[in-house]
Amino acid sequence: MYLYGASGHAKVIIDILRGIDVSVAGLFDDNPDLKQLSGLPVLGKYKAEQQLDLPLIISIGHNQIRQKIAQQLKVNFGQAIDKTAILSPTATVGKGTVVMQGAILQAEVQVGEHAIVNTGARVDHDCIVGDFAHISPGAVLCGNVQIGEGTWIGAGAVVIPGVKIGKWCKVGAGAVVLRDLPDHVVAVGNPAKIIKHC
Ligand SMILES: CC(=O)SCCNC(=O)CCNC(=O)[C@H](O)C(C)(C)COP(=O)(O)OP(=O)(O)OC[C@H]1O[C@@H](n2cnc3c(N)ncnc32)[C@H](O)[C@@H]1OP(=O)(O)O
Repeated sequence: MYLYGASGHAKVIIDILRGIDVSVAGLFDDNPDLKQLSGLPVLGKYKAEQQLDLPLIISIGHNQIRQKIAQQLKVNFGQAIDKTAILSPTATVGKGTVVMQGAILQAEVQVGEHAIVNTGARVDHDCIVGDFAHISPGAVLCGNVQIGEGTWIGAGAVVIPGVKIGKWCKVGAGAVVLRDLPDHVVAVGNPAKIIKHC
């Protein structure tokens, strides 16, 4: 596997891959001063149309940046699913997506491409998580929740059953979302209220 982005997020992905015996050949990063991360070589800037002999994961936590890079790269994308994550046999996870330590994906969950299901997040039955979304550590999506493309659910947030959250939203850490949210809004608190557009 290659990684794109020598970040703190990459360190976690490296741990996940090491835990499932997938070796990482190195990381691409635009910062010329970075030479290694977690004992792995930083290979410098990725050159457009560079052919890769291994799949790649974009190891950048920012959803919009991850999307921009994914649209530019013409490579085979891999996945990282931690060995301590619990996935229903009927859950599906798209290419480029990372499922971290202790995350749970219940029956018929669908997680899109280049998404992040972070440490200990719980995604219950029949949820749909869009491409480039991020479910932060300890967040809970109850059954039948839908999360739009690029939406960021903050740490420890709870979304009650059947709620639909639009695209490119930000839900604050600790929020409790009781009602549907439209695209491009920031919502915080319990009960979650929209405070601005984004
Ligand atoms: C491994 C990892 O670390 S994964 C990353 C996990 N990270 C997170 O979960 C962080 C989630 N992000 C947040 O909660 C952020 O505060 C956001 C995205 C909701 C809002 O960020 P910003 O757009 O920068 O908003 P800003 O900080 O200006 O706050 C705006 C208002 O909302 C309030 N607010 C912000 N976040 C929250 C929150 N989580 N709960 C309640 N109120 C909040 C602020 O106090 C502020 O109120 P005020 O105007 O009365 O002073």
